[in-house]
Amino acid sequence: MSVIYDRVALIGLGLIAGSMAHAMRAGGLAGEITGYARSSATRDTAREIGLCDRVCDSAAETVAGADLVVLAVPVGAMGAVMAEIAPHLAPGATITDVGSVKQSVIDAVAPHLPAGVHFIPGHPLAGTEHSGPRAGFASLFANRWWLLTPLPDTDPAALARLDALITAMGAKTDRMEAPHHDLVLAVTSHAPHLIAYTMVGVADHLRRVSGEEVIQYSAAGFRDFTRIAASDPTMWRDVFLHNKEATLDILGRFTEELFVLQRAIRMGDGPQLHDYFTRTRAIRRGIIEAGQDTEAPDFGRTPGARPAE
Ligand SMILES: NC(=O)c1ccc[n+]([C@@H]2O[C@H](COP(=O)([O-])OP(=O)(O)OC[C@H]3O[C@@H](n4cnc5c(N)ncnc54)[C@H](O)[C@@H]3O)[C@@H](O)[C@H]2O)c1
Ligand SMILES: O=C(O)C(=O)C[C@]1(C(=O)O)C=C[C@@H](O)C=C1
Repeated sequence: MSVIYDRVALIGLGLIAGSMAHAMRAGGLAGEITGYARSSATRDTAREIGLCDRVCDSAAETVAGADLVVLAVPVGAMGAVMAEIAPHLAPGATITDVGSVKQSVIDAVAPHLPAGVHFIPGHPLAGTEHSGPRAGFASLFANRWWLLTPLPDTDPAALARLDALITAMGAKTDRMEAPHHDLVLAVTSHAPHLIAYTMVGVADHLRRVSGEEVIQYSAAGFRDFTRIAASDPTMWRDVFLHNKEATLDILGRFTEELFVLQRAIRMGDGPQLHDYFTRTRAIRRGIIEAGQDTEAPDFGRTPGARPAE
């Protein structure tokens, strides 16, 4: 592959920026990659592992001369970072972000944009529960969606170039309006994380009264929740504070459905529980058949591989 941007600046050097650095290097997609993180310990680690060509000690130095700047910090920090780098951006540069919430990032970043700079908000639907400069890996984005929420006046050439970089890193792109993105992600990512945090919190409270059994006998379902609930506290605090309405809307619906199931259990309504679980199983199969769970076994894709009903 060939160079798509001569100089890419990464602000924030965690899981997502680190994975971008690895993927861009693996594909020879950037002439030079510069990087900056707020904490000197993170910058030192990034230097030690050679994450970027240059790790700078200021955001201003990092973005100077860059034709692509990636904001890869928690969503609550995007506005302040943008205000800091704005005077140092090269004319014609593209700014993108990778935040898990889109409308609040647009609201925070847009007021600081200098004329002639292109802002194209984005969100890779790929991640792990790990964070920090050592967490990234080149294949994180392979075959995953990367949603772009361009503003109405976005320059088509700048958009096509960013799209080319993202697809060259292995992801599939799609476009959405920011408010719709935030609602979709509230269902598919934000509320599920809150539910996982809550379930593990319940077990933690229980563990305090019933000893170590919760950990010792943790079943696979609970262990899956603990993986999600190990995700970065700063990142997720910011997601919930910045996608408040959509998350609360989905959690309201969740609570209603929970009451329905709670009542079915109390009433001994087996058919209702069975019908409900049959519908949810179909969603899981749809995800696997669409190739969206790469770690899942081959159930449903190869005839005969499906487990017994
Ligand atoms: N982790 C995921 O699964 C995932 C997936 C998709 C998108 N995202 C989004 O990507 C962004 C980065 O997430 P991550 O998982 O890479 O986080 P991370 O915790 O691994 O890294 C965040 C980086 O930002 C730096 N940072 C924090 N505040 C800063 C500031 N004010 N100035 C400069 N640097 C600062 C930290 O030092 C760290 O290097 C977040 O907005 C998150 O919502 C995360
Ligand atoms: O796989 C995980 O650990 C994730 O939680 C990744 C995940 C998600 O799928 O919900 C988390 C937040 C994002 O903004 C995008 C991806």
